[in-house]
Amino acid sequence: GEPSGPRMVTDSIPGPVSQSRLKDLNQIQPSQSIQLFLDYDRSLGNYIVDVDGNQLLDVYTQISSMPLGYNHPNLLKLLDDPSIVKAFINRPALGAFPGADWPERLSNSLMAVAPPGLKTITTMACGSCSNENAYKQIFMWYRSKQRGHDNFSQEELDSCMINQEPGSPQLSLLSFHGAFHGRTMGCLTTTHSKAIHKLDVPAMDWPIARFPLYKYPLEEHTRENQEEDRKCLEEVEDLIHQYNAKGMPVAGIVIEPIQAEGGDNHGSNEFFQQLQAIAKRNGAAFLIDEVQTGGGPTGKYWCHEHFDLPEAPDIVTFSKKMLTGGYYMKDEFRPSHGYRIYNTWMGEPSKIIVLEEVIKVVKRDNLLENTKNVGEILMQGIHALEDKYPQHINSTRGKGTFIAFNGKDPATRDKIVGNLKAAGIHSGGCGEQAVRLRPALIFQPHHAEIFLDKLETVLGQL
Ligand SMILES: Cc1ncc(COP(=O)(O)O)c(CNc2csc(C(=O)O)c2)c1O
Repeated sequence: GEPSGPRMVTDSIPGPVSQSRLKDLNQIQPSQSIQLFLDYDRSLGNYIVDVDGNQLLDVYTQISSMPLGYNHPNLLKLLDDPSIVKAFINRPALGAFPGADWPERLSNSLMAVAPPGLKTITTMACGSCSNENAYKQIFMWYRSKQRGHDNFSQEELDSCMINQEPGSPQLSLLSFHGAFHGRTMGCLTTTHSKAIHKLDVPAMDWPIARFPLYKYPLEEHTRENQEEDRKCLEEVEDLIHQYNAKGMPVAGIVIEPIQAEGGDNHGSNEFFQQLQAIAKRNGAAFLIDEVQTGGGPTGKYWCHEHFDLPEAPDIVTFSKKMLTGGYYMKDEFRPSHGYRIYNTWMGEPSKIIVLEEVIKVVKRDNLLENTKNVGEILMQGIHALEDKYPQHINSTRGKGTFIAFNGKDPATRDKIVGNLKAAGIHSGGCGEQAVRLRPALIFQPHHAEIFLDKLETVLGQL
């Protein structure tokens, strides 16, 4: 079974064995971002065991990307089925040669948890390539609407081959300061969370609006936060009119339901309802990026389900806890011809097979309910510590276990994350000064108690 609690056996992380592996790896590939080498044989449930034998309670699950923690018994059992082995070794070009079971596999996995109102799916491999292709889908949809058909003119056919208008249109997407949508070229133009992601890479001059930044506790700042919503929404509409007028029409608005890399910035239900209305009013698509929020951590499969939107978003992208990439979209976004949105793999059946089992476990063990319950324990516990140490932390916020709180300043946040790690808790930071929690869906109340106990110790020693 899982370790009974964290146990650190080396003075610091990475320990000596990790360091020696790092030297080997660095001979072969750039390794500046490596934190430690993990023992994937001994890590179990909510616990990381690293190659030095340190046991850490993982409240971040790598990059919020492991739905059921490590070595879940149901997933290990999957490979006892010989028919599955063939799906793992014969990787199909799914856009051309899917297996006979592919429609059923998709129905039993991704379509079983589709956001309400969205019935069409495109599978991909990661968050960036999902957003990248969803963006292209939006541009094709927008131009098709403008033209009224898809009988491309010879001028369009010729000009696009040399990246000129009208075939390569001057269109834009509106994104938000603090956003993270990926690091490939198109996504990177809509990503604004850290300079290190963007330096030296060309970017398009597309509109960037402010994402609402609220004062906490919310119930004590209702009026200011409503005013913040109003100002941000006004700026969105102004930018759309500006870019439409200057010949770079906004074809879509792209946004996370909670800005994660940007610092766990939350938007109100009203903000998102109004934003969807602005997109509709201006003929722009509305894409919600659920790569980090999707798959259950907010207590619903999709975070945007909390917003009571009058209709489904046009496109919802996903990856991480869904183990594969892709996006759901409204039927009107289906491309007119095949081969417009395409790549060799279009995702991977082996990941869909594992996802099908993950979804079964989530349903069987009622893990969305669990996430709500254990999230409440964490929220109450962190709020209590905020009351006890207001000089160190503030602005506790979250949905389900998708929780964050701010250090008084970036240095305090870094100390909290560093000292938690030394105490055997693997957490993470985001934005300027937030500490973020992204535990697996199997995180239990006793894990929350261990976390809160260690956090109290760390805060008491600051
Ligand atoms: C909301 C959202 N949208 C898209 C992406 C990109 O997904 P990947 O390309 O990394 O799979 C991410 C990926 N998250 C992420 C966390 S750290 C990181 C990095 O590249 O440093 C990436 C995301 O959080």
